[in-house]
Amino acid sequence: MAQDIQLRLRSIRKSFDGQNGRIDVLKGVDFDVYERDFVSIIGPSGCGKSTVFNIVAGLLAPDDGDIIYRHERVSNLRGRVGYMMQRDLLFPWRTVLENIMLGPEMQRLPKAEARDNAMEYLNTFGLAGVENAYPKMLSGGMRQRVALIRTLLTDPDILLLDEPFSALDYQTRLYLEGVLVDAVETFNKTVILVTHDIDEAVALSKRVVVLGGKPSQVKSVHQIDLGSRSPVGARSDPHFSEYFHTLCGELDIQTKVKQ
Ligand SMILES: Nc1ncnc2c1ncn2[C@@H]1O[C@H](COP(=O)(O)OP(=O)(O)OP(=O)(O)O)[C@@H](O)[C@H]1O
Repeated sequence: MAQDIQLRLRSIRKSFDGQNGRIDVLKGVDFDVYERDFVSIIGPSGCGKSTVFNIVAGLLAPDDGDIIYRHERVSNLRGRVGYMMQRDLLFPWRTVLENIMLGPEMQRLPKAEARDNAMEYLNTFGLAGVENAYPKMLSGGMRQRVALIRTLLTDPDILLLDEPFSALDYQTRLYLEGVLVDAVETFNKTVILVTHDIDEAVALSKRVVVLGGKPSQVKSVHQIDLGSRSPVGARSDPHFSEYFHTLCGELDIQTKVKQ
């Protein structure tokens, strides 16, 4: 069955002023995102992954190129995306619930309904009882769950996740990957994830976009077909390591130890 394309990036270019003149970062980036897709973007450090996100979210304007959303040309997806970054960016002076309610407050959503939704999310994400705690009282994994709830509560069409778990220990990361996949499947969300972690990209994604070159372009797009959508189950799939090695090869990472 043909999949519906939700977002189309076409020939996106971006350069910045550097110390020694203009630096071209994106040279014409093209890729598609399907409805309810889970796409990871990987590539070398500094290749422009976050720049792509900032352009999609409307924090930066591209120098050239088209953003097409559900068949309509738009300048960005402001108001349609939820953006979550590596740092949880919770306000220390606000309680967990007050932090989560920030999005609905800004969108002027009905307060009682938003509060009920927030409490339900806290329950689902194993955070019942911490609504009145302050961020400094929580572990890193709990804070990222709060940040994820805050992102989901505004009901964005697309979640942009920029290395959301990279500061966490492996066990917490595995747990939160599962929470994320469950949440996006339950709420039918589309996810675009930037990660440095190839293992995470293979375990979570339906497709992986590899950026490369200087300035960057899309080097390849890989469809990931593993038997399980659970991040732990996916890692146990016999084909997992094939995808892992292919993507390492794309990034010129040597995976064989010389004899
Ligand atoms: N606002 C800006 N002004 C000037 N240069 C910028 C700006 N934003 C990004 N850059 C430069 O653009 C390049 C790409 O940055 P970007 O953060 O998008 O890369 P990245 O692939 O996300 O990097 P990393 O993997 O290290 O997080 C870098 O050289 C960066 O210094």
